[in-house]
Amino acid sequence: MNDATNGSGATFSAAAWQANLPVFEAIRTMAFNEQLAQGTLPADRFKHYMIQDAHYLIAFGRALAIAAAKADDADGLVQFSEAAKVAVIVERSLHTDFFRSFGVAPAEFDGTEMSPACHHYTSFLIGTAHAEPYAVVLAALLPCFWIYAEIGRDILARAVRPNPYDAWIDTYAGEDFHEAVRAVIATTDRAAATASPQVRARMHEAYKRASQLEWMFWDSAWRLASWPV
Ligand SMILES: Cc1ncc(C[n+]2csc(CCO)c2C)c(N)n1
Repeated sequence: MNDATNGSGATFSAAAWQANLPVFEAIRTMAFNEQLAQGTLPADRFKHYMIQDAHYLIAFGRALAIAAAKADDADGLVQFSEAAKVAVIVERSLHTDFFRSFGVAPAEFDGTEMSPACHHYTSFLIGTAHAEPYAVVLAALLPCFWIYAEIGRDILARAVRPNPYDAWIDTYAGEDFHEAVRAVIATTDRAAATASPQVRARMHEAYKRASQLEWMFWDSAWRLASWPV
């Protein structure tokens, strides 16, 4: 039983993608993403998204660094420490380029705390990264990569150009990003192949929860959500 399927006949990634297709479809058809593709998304909703994403990316980088520390070989250590660095680089480009072009002043970012959805998602990722075995940590991190790659491609295919959100679309539809995503899928499948049925079940739970939290993150930006009290 040393294939990538753990004897079940399907890779973890194929099974998880299939099981969570309704969540992906719900994300793909959100008004936020449809209007982003059309270029008609109101700037205040995109600003909310960007500010929360800057918070998210730093926490995501920390979760990746914990995954790197838990890696079961040197390749995983390099892969996830590099990804942690990329998350911070993307956050810095949000700060220097996107914040400037969409008029987010440093004081506005500093004065905006994490929304409930961002807080929930980042707490889930950091908590999972600390508490769970490597394979489950990877399953929790995977939707962030994979959903963005597929949403990026989908938006690119129907985008109206030029579009105020061109730079965002190009980041996630680009081949560099897709190559990194394929590598994360492959590492997650390798970890799943030697995982016990119990750990594999926890991987599916973590993958599902992260996918749902992706939807909630976009929904929160659409609603311009903040803390109710
Ligand atoms: C809510 C939210 N989810 C996923 C991503 C995409 N993403 C963020 S960091 C990273 C990998 C960089 O190492 C990827 C793919 C995002 N930006 N915001």
